[in-house]
Amino acid sequence: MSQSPEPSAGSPGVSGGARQLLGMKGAAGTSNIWKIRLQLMKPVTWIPLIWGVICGAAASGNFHWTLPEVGASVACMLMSGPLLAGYTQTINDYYDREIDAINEPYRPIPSGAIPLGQVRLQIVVLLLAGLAVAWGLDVWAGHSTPVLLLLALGGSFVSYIYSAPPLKLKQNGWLGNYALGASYIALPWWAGQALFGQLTWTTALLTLAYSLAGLGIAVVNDFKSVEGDRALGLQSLPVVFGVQRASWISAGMIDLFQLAMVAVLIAIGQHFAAVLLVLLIIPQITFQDIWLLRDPVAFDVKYQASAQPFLVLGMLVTALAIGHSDLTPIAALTAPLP
Ligand SMILES: C/C(=C\COP(=O)(O)OP(=O)(O)O)CCC[C@H](C)CCC[C@H](C)CCCC(C)C
Repeated sequence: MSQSPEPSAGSPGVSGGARQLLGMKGAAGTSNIWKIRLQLMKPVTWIPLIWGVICGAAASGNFHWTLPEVGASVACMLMSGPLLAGYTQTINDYYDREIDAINEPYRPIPSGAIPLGQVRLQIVVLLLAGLAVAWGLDVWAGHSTPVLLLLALGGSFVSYIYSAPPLKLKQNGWLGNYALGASYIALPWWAGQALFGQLTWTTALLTLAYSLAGLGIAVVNDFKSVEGDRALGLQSLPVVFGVQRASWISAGMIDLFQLAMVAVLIAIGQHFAAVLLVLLIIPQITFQDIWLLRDPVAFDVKYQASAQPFLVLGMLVTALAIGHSDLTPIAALTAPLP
């Protein structure tokens, strides 16, 4: 059960062993089954989910730094990141094993590092654990409708149809990437907001619009696998539009829908947050100019590493502003009367 290392490097400055544990490109080989399991769960992809929960808690306008609430938020992050994102990534690698044999043959499944039965067991355990934690959080929050459990069920269903046939949403560049963007931005936000406050239709729709910027980010993930995607008939945006035009679509979506949030912040009277968000969009446009639009195949990882922190900070700024605005029931109730 040996696993061959990936020949090409991922992001600089991270050792092969660390990449292996984080599930990043450029991982070193290992025969330790627990390290391989962790690699399948791709810890590096948990971060946006965990961050989304923080944004949701901020947008609830009702998070307090008390031990029970910090504990509940950590449990919600555990559910969203290690358990459900871990489940998502494992199921994705399971159903992608043929395409990965072309694009990334060093991954645990195509390299034969872990038997398929063990992968199936991992999928079931992670899913059940994620659903159990979601249900426990509903009990803790005293929800009459088990919102967290419903979100977790919805998210795991989307994960399944994203990767598994017959739907395999990832085959369609628009649908698949929107499912990915919405699941990474809107779903954990909704979970955090529902856990501490109340999820409203307005914030639900706003986060779905924000997720269109997530679609743009998801496209960046497709540049590395154009060859294999084309060979297997996957309609990713770089395959359909070509690498250069897809990079413009990606950058356009990322910028346009963040700017749409700036407009929303202005409309709800959160002017300081609107200015901050603009200041956070500017470096992203700069990195698009020097990395993404120049050579997205060579610089995809560099672009993500440089621009992503600004995008996620912008999400937090937006969430905090929403949490302090009339869009949030609690903030609206406690706002001074005119
Ligand atoms: C598997 C995912 C991306 C990888 O896609 P792809 O195969 O194109 O790329 P690689 O070649 O790099 O493997 C992510 C898919 C996300 C999915 C649609 C939904 C995720 C759901 C959440 C984890 C559920 C969270 C629910 C919670 C917050 C209530």
